Amino acid sequence: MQKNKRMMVAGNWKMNGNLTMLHQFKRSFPVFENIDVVLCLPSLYISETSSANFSIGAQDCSYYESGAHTGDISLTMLAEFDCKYVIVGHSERRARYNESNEIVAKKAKAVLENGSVPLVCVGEPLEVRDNGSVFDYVGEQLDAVIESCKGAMDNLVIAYEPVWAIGTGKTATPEQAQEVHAFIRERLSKYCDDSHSIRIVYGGSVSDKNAAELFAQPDIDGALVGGASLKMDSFSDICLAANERK
Ligand SMILES: O=C(CO)COP(=O)(O)O
Repeated sequence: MQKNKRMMVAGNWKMNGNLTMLHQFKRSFPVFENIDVVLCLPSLYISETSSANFSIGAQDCSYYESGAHTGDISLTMLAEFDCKYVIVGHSERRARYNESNEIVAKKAKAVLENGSVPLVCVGEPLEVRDNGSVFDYVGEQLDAVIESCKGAMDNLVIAYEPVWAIGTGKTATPEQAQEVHAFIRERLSKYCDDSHSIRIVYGGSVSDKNAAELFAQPDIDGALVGGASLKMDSFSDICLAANERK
């Protein structure tokens, strides 16, 4: 099916990078007219960054508006710096900070209510893939988000990031990724009028070598890129592959 929306390529710097790198991206990152390019930065760097050539995203947020939440950052604060995209439910946060499906769903809802765009990460660990229950596992992650965001999902972006593919160099094959993306779209279609307008991006060892074949899949609408987003050349080559996707 013809894709009827702009592809998105988002970089997730995680806890990497420095001001020198950031200034290089700000100075020299090329323009890609046909896609949305986002850099999700460590929060300290968000205030340092504005660029006509890419948008800024955060890697997490609080679902509280303000108050006694030491270390957290609110969506209002992020919006003050024109930070309109927020990753929620990354598997690293789910695993290391015990973020449950319910917490992730609350964050996604808060981001949408704030008029920003949540990049909601879902994806199974290896043992779940090995025991054949990927759809049950991802379906449960998705249902929590659908339940809390029902009726307001237009701005939602889902990132399918199989945990076993993150930072391992072991990308899902285009067919494996497409199968789960199609499942996600089907699930979304029960709760929104046009699931084809919702972007579902793939993450997990995306590189300039494998991006084009992933983007050729009918339900892959872009990428959430970790390691390869730290080098301007590889990240811009991935953006180019999306930009040229018809
Ligand atoms: O976790 C990821 C993006 O959020 C993917 O990381 P890698 O691209 O380094 O595998």
